[in-house]
Amino acid sequence: MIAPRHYVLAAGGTGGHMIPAHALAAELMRRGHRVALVTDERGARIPGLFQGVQTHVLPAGRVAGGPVGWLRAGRSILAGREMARRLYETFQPSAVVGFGGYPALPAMLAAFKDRIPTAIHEQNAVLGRVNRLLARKVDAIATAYPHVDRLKAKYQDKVHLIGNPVREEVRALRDQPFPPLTEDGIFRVLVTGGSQGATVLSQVVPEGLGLLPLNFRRRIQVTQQCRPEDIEDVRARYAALGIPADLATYLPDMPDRLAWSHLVIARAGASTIAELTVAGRPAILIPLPSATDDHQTANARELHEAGGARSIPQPRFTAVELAKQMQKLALEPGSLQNAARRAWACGRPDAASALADLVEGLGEGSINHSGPVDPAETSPHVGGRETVA
Ligand SMILES: CC(=O)N[C@H]1[C@@H](OP(=O)(O)OP(=O)(O)OC[C@H]2O[C@@H](n3ccc(=O)[nH]c3=O)[C@H](O)[C@@H]2O)O[C@H](CO)[C@@H](O)[C@@H]1O
Repeated sequence: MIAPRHYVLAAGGTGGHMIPAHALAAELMRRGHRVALVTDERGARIPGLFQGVQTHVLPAGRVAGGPVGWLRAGRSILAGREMARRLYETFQPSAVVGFGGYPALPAMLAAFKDRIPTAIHEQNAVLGRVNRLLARKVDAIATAYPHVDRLKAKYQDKVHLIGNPVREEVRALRDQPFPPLTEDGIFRVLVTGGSQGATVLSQVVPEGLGLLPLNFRRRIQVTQQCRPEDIEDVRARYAALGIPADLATYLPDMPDRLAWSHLVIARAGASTIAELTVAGRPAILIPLPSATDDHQTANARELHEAGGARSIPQPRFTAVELAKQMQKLALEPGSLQNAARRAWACGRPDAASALADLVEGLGEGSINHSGPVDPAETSPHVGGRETVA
């Protein structure tokens, strides 16, 4: 237990950056520390995060669009850096932690300038652009995967394998048994395209479920997150098939939806994968093909190879393929539960606490290291508490 301190977390943009930062904030505050969040307009709008945390919205600026765009972005990053420095003067942080993305950049540059200890957290299996810029100067690099592409070997000494912090409500699912599944019972499918939604899931999933044999299709219930422009079309398609579907553009109660589901069909964003593995839910993953450096394919690899998910490249993700994969998983006895167990074994449920240890260590001038979960730890899925189809 160390004396209460102040920490700044810098994250913005999508849920993929904000949710791990939120989980770290909650853990640091649980330990008695004060936390301030530095974010952008988009990050500040994500519902249900960072209650009780002082939040500062800074200009960040994306470095793109040729010389004029770079100049504009540079000006905005410098303005953001000066605002962050003024915050540090009054808040006196012991360390600043960046979660990647341009919104984190001004806060990290300000910390370098003021010689405040720093760490970055990389959620993906490929080091992101902004984290690549910062890697040389930070004191610690927290990673979520044993191998991270584009992370130079010369930084290995300051790399700590932590995992992706998940919300406490997701962590609580770790000790719960897989939802009962019987041959003629309800089969619950959760469909999510990450924090932005994914049109390809709206196009392919209803059509794929429509190809399932009637006796299986009758058992299916769906929760699907859709992009706003797709939601009414998806609603009509499920209604025509007679499949009960609960649709939303954003599910603020994702942990409950995850607890409820037997199978998840999703993009391969880092937090989605962390949540699937902490909770132990089998999945069909369709990595976003346009993700920088194809990082979603890299994110999905470990879970796919472990047998906890099937990762399907988007060009091969057709209604016929989905129906085939779903029947394999759901109708071959034990297949779904086996995948659930394998997904669970990939989980790193203590990532928030390991990252908090690391950050406290920075503030104290000593760095702790917590590795991944011990694979020998017993899964509730292994303990025979589930009802098998
Ligand atoms: C389009 C894009 O660039 N995506 C990137 C973005 O993640 P992006 O935010 O798209 O996706 P992630 O899977 O990492 O995170 C989504 C988070 O939002 C939550 N959620 C999602 C939908 C919903 O309705 N309710 C809800 O609570 C999920 O439970 C999860 O915690 O940053 C991640 C981390 O750098 C990357 O891995 C992703 O590739």
